[in-house]
Formats: sequence, C-alpha cells, structure tokens
Amino acid sequence: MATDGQNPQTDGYIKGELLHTIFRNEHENFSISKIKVLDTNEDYTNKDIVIKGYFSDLQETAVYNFYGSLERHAKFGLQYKVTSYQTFVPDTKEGLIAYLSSDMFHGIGKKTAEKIVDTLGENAISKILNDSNVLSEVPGLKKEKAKLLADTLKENQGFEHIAVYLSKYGIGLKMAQKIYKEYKDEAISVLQEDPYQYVFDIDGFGFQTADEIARSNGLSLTHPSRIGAGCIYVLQKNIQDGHVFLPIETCARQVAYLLVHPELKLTNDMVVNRLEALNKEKDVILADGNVYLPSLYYAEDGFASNLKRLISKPVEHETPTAELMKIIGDIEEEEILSYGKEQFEAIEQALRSKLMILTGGPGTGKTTVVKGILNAYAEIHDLSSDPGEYDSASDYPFILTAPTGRAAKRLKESTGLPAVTIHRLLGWDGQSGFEKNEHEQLTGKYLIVDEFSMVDIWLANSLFKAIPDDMQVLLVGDEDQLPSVGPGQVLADLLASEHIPYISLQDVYRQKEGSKIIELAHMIKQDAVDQRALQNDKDFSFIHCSTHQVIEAVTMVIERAGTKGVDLKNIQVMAPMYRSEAGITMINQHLQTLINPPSSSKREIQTTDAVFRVGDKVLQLVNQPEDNIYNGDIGEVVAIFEEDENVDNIEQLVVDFEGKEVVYERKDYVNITHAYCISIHKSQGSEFPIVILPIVSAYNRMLKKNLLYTAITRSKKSLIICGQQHAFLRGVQTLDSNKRFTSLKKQLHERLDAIEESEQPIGEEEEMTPYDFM
Ligand SMILES: Nc1ncnc2c1ncn2[C@@H]1O[C@H](COP(=O)(O)OP(=O)(O)OP(=O)(O)O)[C@@H](O)[C@H]1O
Repeated sequence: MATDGQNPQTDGYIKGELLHTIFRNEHENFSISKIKVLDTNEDYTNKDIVIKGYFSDLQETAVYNFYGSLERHAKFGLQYKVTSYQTFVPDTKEGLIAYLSSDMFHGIGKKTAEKIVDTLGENAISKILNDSNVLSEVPGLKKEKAKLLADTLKENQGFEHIAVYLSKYGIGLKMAQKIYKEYKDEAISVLQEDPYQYVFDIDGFGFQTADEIARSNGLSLTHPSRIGAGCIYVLQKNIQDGHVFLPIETCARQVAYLLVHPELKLTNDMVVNRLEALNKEKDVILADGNVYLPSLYYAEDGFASNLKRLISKPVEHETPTAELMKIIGDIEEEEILSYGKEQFEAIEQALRSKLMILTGGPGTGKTTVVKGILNAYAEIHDLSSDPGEYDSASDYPFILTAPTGRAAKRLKESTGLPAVTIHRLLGWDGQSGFEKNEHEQLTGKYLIVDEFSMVDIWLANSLFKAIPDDMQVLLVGDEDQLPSVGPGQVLADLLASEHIPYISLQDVYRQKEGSKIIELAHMIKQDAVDQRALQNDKDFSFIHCSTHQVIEAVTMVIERAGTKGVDLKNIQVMAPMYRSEAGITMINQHLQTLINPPSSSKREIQTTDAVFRVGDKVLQLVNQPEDNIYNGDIGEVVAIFEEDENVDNIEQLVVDFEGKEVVYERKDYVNITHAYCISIHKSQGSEFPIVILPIVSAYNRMLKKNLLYTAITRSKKSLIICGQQHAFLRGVQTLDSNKRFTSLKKQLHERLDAIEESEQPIGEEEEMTPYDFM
C-alpha cells in the first residue's frame, strides 16, 4: 500500500507533482517527465527535476513518490532515474477526501469522498484495493460508481505496488512492466508461490534472478519448478548458438550444471523426469529423444508441412520441352549470352518445379539465372515482367525478397525489379506478428527469396505459411556462407534432405574477367588454398602485419586510398571479433578519429561507451521493421538535436540509411554502433566495392572456413587482407565444428518420402535435360 514514507528497499526518493510529460514511448511505457519537487532525501535543492523511467501511466498534477537515483546527463544536468514509484496517497482524513474527489476519479465529488472516508476510515484505499466489495458499505454509493473507483485505483496503483515489490529483488521497471502485462494483479502472488514461473512466462527473465528469489522465499533446491525453469532457461540459451533442440541427455547435463549446489545432488534422471512432466504440460516438446521449446518445434513442423503442401500441388502450366527450349533460346539471343549447362538446367528446372533451390558461389551467374527464369516465366504465361505495366503492386506476378534491407536493395539493383525485405513483404505489425499468414496469403505467381542462408526457422515458417498453393518458389543462396543468426540452418537442411530440386552452379563466369577474389572464394570452397593463392594481384593484396600492427596497417591503406581519390564510403573494414587490440572496437575508435575527427562545427554526443558525431558511419544492430531498417544496415549520422530544438523536447540523433532517415533517442542508442569496421557476421547479405580484412592469429578461435568465405565474398572490386598468412590458411582449413541441432531434414523425410515413392513417373530419364538435345 502506498504511504508517504521512504521505500525501505531503496536509498533515495523524490516526492513530486507531475508537471508535464516530455516524452512517452507507448510501446515500452518509457517516459521522461518534469516534476515539481515536494520533498526528497536526495542531495537536490532545485524546485523541479526531470525524471525518466518505465511508468504505466502518470497523471499530470498527481503526486507520486519516485524511488531511484540522481544521474548527471552530459548536456541536461541532473535527472532522476526512477526504479520504482507509487502514487502518493495522503493518510490524513482531509488529504484523503481531497484525493478521492480529485479529477483522477470520475463521478466522485467531495460529499461522496467524505462518506467513503467516514465509512472505511483512513486506510480506505488499502481496504478497497484488497476487496472492492467494501464499497457496498458506503451509504448511497451507486454500484457503477463504486466499480469505476475501484478499477481506477487498481489501474493506477496495481502496477506501482507490484513495481515497488519487484524492485527489492533488483527487478527494474522495464522488466516489471513485462511482468505486470503478463500477470496483472497476480504478479506478486505468482512470485511468492513460484518465482520460477517467471522464467517460463516472461521473455528474458533470468534463471539466476528467479533462483535468488526462491532461495529467499525458502523454496527447496529440488523444487520441481526449479528444475523445470532450469530446463527452459538452458533451451533458451542454446537458441543463441542456433540450436532448434537439444538431445535430452545434453539438456539434462547442462541443467544439472546450471543447478549445481553444494547441498544438492541432482541426477540426470531427475532432470529427465522433469522434462517429461513439462512435456505433458506442453511447456517443452519431447520427440525422438530430443527436447524442444514449443515455438521452435512448431516452427519446424509448420515449415515442413507448408513445404509439403506447396510441393504436393502441381505446377500450373507444364510447358512442353521443345517450347521451353525455344523460349530459353530466345532469351539467350535477347541477352546476348549463351547459358552454361548448369544455368540452362537451373532455368528449366525452376520453371518446372513448385520449389527449387539455386546455390552457387560468387560470379557463377545466380542473378543471370534469376533474370532468365523471370523472363521465361513471363513468356510462358504471356505476362509482362515490367512492373510499370500493372495497375497496382499487388497485381505484379513476381515477388522478389531477401532477409535484410541491404540484400533486398542489391537484389533490386541486380535485377532491376522491385524487391523488399521478407518482413516488409509479410507486413510486420511492429509487435510480434505478420499481416500475411495462412489466412491472408501473398498474391503473385513466382516468388524469389535471395540470401536464403540467412533465413532462420522462425522466419522461414512465417514466410511459407503465407505462400499460396499456386505460387512457384525459388530459394537462392550460397551454402558455404555462415548460417542464419537465428535458430536453424534451413538452407543446409533443405539441401541435405535431397527432397527439394536444387541446382548448384559451379562454373564461375566473373572469373573470366580476371577476378582473384572470386578465384580465392572458389579455392576456399574446394579446400585448395595455399600460400601461392595469397599472392598479390590487381584486385587482391595481402599486407603482412602482426596483431599489434593491424590498426597501423588498416590506417595506412585507408590514407593511401584517400590520397588516390578513392571515396572512403566505398571502403569497408570488417573483422571477426569485437575484443582484442586488433578487434572491431579498437579499429572503430581509430578510424573514427581518422575519418571523422572532432570539430567545432560537428555536434557530438557521448553515450556509455562511444561518442557519436555528425558524419559518423553507423551500423544498425537489430531489426527495426517498423522503420524498415534491419540488422546490418549501414547509415550516416546526419543530425543531432538538443532537447529544446524539437517538438518532442528530447535529445535526438538522426541517421540517414541511404535516403531513409531514422530518429534515435537516447534509449535507442544501444541499437547502433560505429561502422567504420563491422563484424563479418553483420556483413552477411551485403557487398562493398573495397573490403579491408584484418586476419591475425589473435582471432584464432573465430577463424573458420565459412566465416572467411563469407568475408572475402563481400568484396566486389578489391580485397586487402592485413595480417598473417598462417592465420588465414589455418582458418580456411578449419570447419565450423559447432553442429547445430535441427530436425528439419528428418521432418522433411517423414513427410516427403511417401509422396516421392508413390509419384515417381515410370521410365523417367533422370540424366536427360533439354541441354543434352542442343
Ligand atoms: N552464361 C554466361 N555467359 C556469359 N557471361 C555470364 C554468364 N552467366 C553469367 N555471366 C556474367 O558473369 C557475371 C556474374 O554473373 P551474376 O552476377 O549473375 O553472378 P552471381 O552468382 O549472381 O554473382 P554474385 O553472387 O557475385 O552477385 C556477370 O557479369 C554476368 O553477366
């Protein structure tokens, strides 16, 4: 219950009247407001102060007790960072009457307020909060008014009460919001009965916090919920390594390790028993000796089912071989090229298949084939591939999409056709769902998904749900690149299943134009790199340097490029890891000073670990589909506004992502970092004219074949490796031994084996292709 006293769990408080709210993010319940200081035990003497934190709803003119700490903002001086708060409820009769008859409670005038206080006494508020039926004792108070009063009180005080309670366990307001959203008034009783329930229900709630609360509540170390929460936590953690499931034994071992305690002897059997109980409750799914979180099990299951649904349907229009050959031949004439054998097969196969995969390293002609497929499809179906000839975008029969903004942009540039991100295509609703799904599917005839190796099982499932039965699909990717950041390895599993037709383009066309970069990429693929392969060429240099010379070497290359008139925007430095004296963080610091030094004419702001300055090159670290920017997008800081310079009255940093301006507030700064040097993982799906790639033994544990392959294939015109040849050669020979646990391949076999056996046409000439007749 709210009181006028200091929260015993925190050191400081400020009692204040809310003057006005400067900024509010409804989605996160984050706000910044100005208050009039009425009382405080903090070392603060001014009349008012800006407070910031996660509040459910603060009312102007209402009085609150804010608990938290003073924080000095670089530009705006002292602010109060609130960790919990409560509406100040007076405890004198007069104060209470004034409070209940205030604007906060509609329909309660002074007289009614007096009656309430006379009947229920000076602790009327806590009585109502405990049991709103007490209001029936108030003479003449109508039921509806009583209900409205009780509801308003609950709404205003429910969250605060819970937030104060949670703060004593170090749970901040942001997490408290999530908890309140899930349990409402039950939040405290859930925590008291079983804090581990939070691990199950609240995204991001750590096992250790639940464990500490449970210890202080005296819950036993072998409490079933403790082991259960341990299981959920372990499974959630493993998603970060890309696993879709864990073998039960592996999970049991990891859980036993997590729950280790001198007074506890936890056997694997105890964990397995618990997993079985969780399975009954559908909190986990046990299948074939493996354990899954339900969202992943159903994503794999849903994806496999939709894939089966799709490929079980026939292709709408089967074109006779001779006609198809003529159409492809005509396209060759138009494009003035002659498709290679594999390329020809790829076009033919793609037109005949409901779903096909096209893979191939750089310069093998994937884009050339995609264009061939689209043109041939248009010809067969008597359609135009020119979007300008359709009344609306939804009438256009071709859909081109990719998982990131940069990859979609590249696809658009290389094909000359509209292309969007998968999130945009499906209509991300800004929260957790897509507008396009099994109920409202995509419209169009032919779908091309580029950079499919980056698509995780969740996104693959969402995409395939939305594909209608009559659509044909081409998945394009490079199987030698890094797998998706999210769980699964969808492209690799589809290829390994051997159920989906695929063509892997091997012949390199761009190499014929004399590209050492492409030659090196293909040598990596074929495990054929040796020291000779690293000799300098016109588009490739290897600058020898040690770990502590990396920054000097990178700086030298950039300075030289600058003096030769190269636009520095065309250069991208990328490295495998953030830490180390040659890591991304250090390189960024040096390059910022080199490329965009401080100047009195450029505004800058200091964040916890960096300075952002107008002109800085920055990298987006998370997907922000609502702004149409994605993890890996690169932009430039174009403006910094101070609090009093914009209508929102808040400091803002504006980043231009190739023509799209996105405004960041201080709480969003964690979503960007400097991009003078970016991680190889973040470079996936992007290409740059010139890549500078430091590779030294200090990165050893990161240096794997697929990482280095991904890195070097990002460069279009020129690649400069700075470092140690032995580190590079060792890296390209090291396979990524971190096998991802996924069961998509098996799911596909279960569903598709039966279809294939029953549908194999008699006497099919497997080896024969139209190309053989040419
Ligand atoms: N059959 C062919 N005959 C002649 N040139 C070709 C042929 N196929 C592709 N090319 C040329 O090879 C180059 C690379 O082709 P394309 O861009 O289609 O490959 P890609 O696999 O998409 O490459 P990347 O993955 O590097 O973007 C282009 O200049 C293209 O015109």
